[in-house]
Formats: sequence, C-alpha cells, structure tokens
Amino acid sequence: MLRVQQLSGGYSNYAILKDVSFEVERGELFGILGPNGSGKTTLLKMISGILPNQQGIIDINGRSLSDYSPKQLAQIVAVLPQHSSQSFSYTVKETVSFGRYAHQKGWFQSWSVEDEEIVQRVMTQTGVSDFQYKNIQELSGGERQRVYLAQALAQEPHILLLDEPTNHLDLSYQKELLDLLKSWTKEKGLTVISIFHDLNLAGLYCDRLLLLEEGSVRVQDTPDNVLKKEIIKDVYNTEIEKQPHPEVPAPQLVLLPKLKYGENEMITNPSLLKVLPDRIELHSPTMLRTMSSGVVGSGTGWYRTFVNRHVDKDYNCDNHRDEMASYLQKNGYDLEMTVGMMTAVMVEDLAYQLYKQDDFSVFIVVTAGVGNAIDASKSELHSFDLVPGTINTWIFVNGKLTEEAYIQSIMTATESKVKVMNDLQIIDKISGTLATGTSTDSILIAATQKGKLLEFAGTISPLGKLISKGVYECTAEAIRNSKKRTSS
Ligand SMILES: Nc1ncnc2c1ncn2[C@@H]1O[C@H](COP(=O)(O)OP(=O)(O)OP(=O)(O)O)[C@@H](O)[C@H]1O
Repeated sequence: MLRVQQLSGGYSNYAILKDVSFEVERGELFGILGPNGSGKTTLLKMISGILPNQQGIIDINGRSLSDYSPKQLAQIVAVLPQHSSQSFSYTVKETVSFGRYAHQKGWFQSWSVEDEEIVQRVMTQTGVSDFQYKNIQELSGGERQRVYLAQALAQEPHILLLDEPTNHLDLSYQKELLDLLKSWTKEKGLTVISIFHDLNLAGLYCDRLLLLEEGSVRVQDTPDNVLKKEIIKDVYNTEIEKQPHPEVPAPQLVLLPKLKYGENEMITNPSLLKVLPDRIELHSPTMLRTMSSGVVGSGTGWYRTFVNRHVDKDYNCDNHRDEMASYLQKNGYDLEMTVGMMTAVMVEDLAYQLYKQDDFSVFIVVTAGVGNAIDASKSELHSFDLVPGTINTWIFVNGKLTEEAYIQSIMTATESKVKVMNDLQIIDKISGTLATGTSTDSILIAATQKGKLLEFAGTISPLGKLISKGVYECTAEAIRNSKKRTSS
C-alpha cells in the first residue's frame, strides 16, 4: 500500500532523514518511534505530501506521491497533526465537516445525506457528538484532539497518519482511540501509520514498529524485536527494564529512576512483627517487592503489609478469597498493599529469626501445622480438598534481588522445609511415608530492593545460605511449637 524507498530530505536542503526505507501493508497499524528530533514528524510530513523529499521514492498503491493532485491525495490519506491549532472560530460539527471536503464537488452546496451520516457517525465514535454545537475554542486539549481525529476520520481515508494521537488524551480515551483504530485496521482494512512517544502503547497495539535514530532507521520489525532492552537503552540513552504484560505477550518497558537509596538499611526486622489474637502482622515502613502465593496479593507486586490470619480447622474454604478480602478490609487493611495468608495454627506458635550477613539480612517468620502433611510423591492418593492446616513461610530480604533470585529463594526454602519434615519424621497419614509439606503451604519472598545486589539464591549462594538455615530453623521450631500444643 505504502512504499518508502531510500528517502532522504528535510528542510532547506539539509537532510534530516537519511536513506529511510520501509513498506506498510493495507490493514496494518504501523508505529514510528524515536527520540525527540529523530525525524518522526518530518517523515510523516513527507508521506502526507506536505514536505517534498530530496531523494528517494514514496509510492501509494504503486503510484508516486507526486502524481496525485492534492484533492486525490486527500481522498486516500488523512492526517492528524501533532499540535492541531485553529485560529478560526468554528463549531465542533463544522470542524469535523471540513473532513468531507475531499469528497465534495462544490463546497457545502453539495452537502449530502451521506456526508451528514458520516459526520454524525465519526463524532459518535470519537465521543464528541454531545458538544457538536460548541465552539472549538471552548474545548479542552483532549476534547479538541478528538474533534480533529473525527475530522480525519470523516475524510474516510485509506491511510490515516497520526502524530502522537494519544497526546492530550486521558487513559480511557487513549485506550478507546487505539482500540477503535485497531478494530478499523482489522475490520475495514484501514492502514494506520502513527508516531508514538509511549513505547508501551506502541508495543501493545502496533503490528510493526520503525525506530528512527538521528534520521536513520535503527530497526523495523515486530514490537518484540524492536522494543528490546538494549536497543531502547542505547537509542534513548536511558535506564529501562523490560516487564511482561499481565495479559498479553506485549513487551512493557519501565523507567528506572535515579534515586538515592541508603545502603545497608535493615528495613524489615523483628520489631515490626505484631502478634495479635487472631493474626500475625508485619507492616513495613517501605513497600517491598513481593512474590507470593497469598490468598490475597498473590503473584508479583509491591506490598507493604503482610497478614497471616488464624482460622478454625473447620473453616469453610469454598469462597475463601472473598471472605479473606472482606476480613482484611474490615480490619482496616488496604487490599492493594496487603498480602494475606491463612493458617489453622495458633498464631503464638510462630517462629521467627533475623539472619544477618555483613551487607544484607534476611528475616524469616514461619507458622507450621502438619496435621495435613502430604508426601508429594504420593499426592494422587489424596482427594482435592483445601484444608487450612498449613506451613506459611515469610522471607523478608533487606537487599536487592534479581528475578532469578526470587524464584531460587522459593526453591531453596522448599528444599529446607522438606528436610525439616524428614528430620522430624512427619508422616503422610494416608500413604504412611515421610511427608514433604502440606497441601496448602504458602510462601512469600519480600525484598526492599535496596542495598546489596543479591543475584542468586540457590542453596550455596550467600542469600541461599541464610534462607536455607533460616527456613530450616524456623520451620522446625514452628512445628515443635504447634505439636507441643496439640499433644498437651
Ligand atoms: N520547519 C523546520 N525547519 C527546519 N528544521 C526543522 C523544522 N522542523 C523540524 N526541524 C528539525 O528537524 C529535526 C527533526 O524534527 P522532527 O520534528 O521531525 O523530529 P521528531 O522526531 O518528530 O521530534 P519530536 O519527538 O520532538 O516531535 C529536528 O532537529 C528539528 O529541529
């Protein structure tokens, strides 16, 4: 549909763009990225025919751009510029109606039923119909942006060129606009070429991306191949990290702010632990990056409060998530900042200990009930019932963990727990063999992400050694505590 070949050019014979080549197919959503001044707007101006190219070819449907008359081009290509401003005082509807110009034979005299229908439809789609009789000067930046988008859509173009279309739009309109454009590319075959500053939005919505660097193409490919950490760090000259999107396999990049952190700060320690009648609570002075299997707050996130709640042995687990969430809310916890677990063990039977190294520390808290102990290798002998007899392990790290270390921490802690079960001869009552844990064990690893970088947490790494020892000692003590109670 659009072919750009060896394009060079800019302003007053000075070449901003150098040897740019790419093709966009019908129905594609194609994103143009690049740092400020890299030539994105210049490229868009050349494709729309506003700026002549010094060298190279721009073809639309196999025909050179220069062979189209302005009116012919306007029937195919519509442009939403970066900062649309208008000094004239028109109503919203009048402004949108100008989009029909390219399709009209004589100005307004030929205003047809079809023109009216199209204008009304695009105003509805962009959410501006309610204020169609308002003067455009009286609108907010975001409302005005939507009016100009409606104007471009009223042109019924085959190719829509957008310069930062989500600029000025609030979150919900950003999503709505991009959802709309995406569905038009798929359903109507509209071709969209858009400049983005928001790399994450581009990665979510675009089929392909072109990354410009100082007027040249650095890379053009699918979002996964363009939004690579090393490429983006290099082109934008900034520290970033790549994160998985929670629902779709689109790359998401996050900025790493340059903040000053205190080295060696021991943020989580026994003084923060509160043992209340029906729960154990740890409220951290700072947010902790946490990976957990909590009933509430599971997965990876930043949390501040950690609750291990005692429930009766015959607690009904049918709707335990909702019940736990309302319990936490009733007790004044913010669900977005809290990880919650349950245990049938009496909270006073907990075991905890702070383990220190020169430049980092680990604080471990365990409650352990082994009435429902199970040998993992014989678990098929058991029915699937969630019962609240469980080993809950909390591992707080005053240090900075890699993703690898988070996962290794869970493995190391599990190995230590299994060893305790073996050494204390805890038996699976159904199989009669040595148990390895219980059916509903829960774990969390929460780190300050400040101070010492702890790359690994395998059993013989510095962090792994503290976790192995700490989980072993605390689990053994917690099991002994709860057994003493049940046998007395
Ligand atoms: N009308 C103009 N006359 C001369 N030089 C210009 C003109 N417009 C832009 N430039 C220069 O061309 C270069 C590329 O500008 P362009 O607007 O294409 O960049 P961009 O990638 O869109 O940047 P931004 O992200 O800041 O919008 C810049 O160095 C800019 O100063």
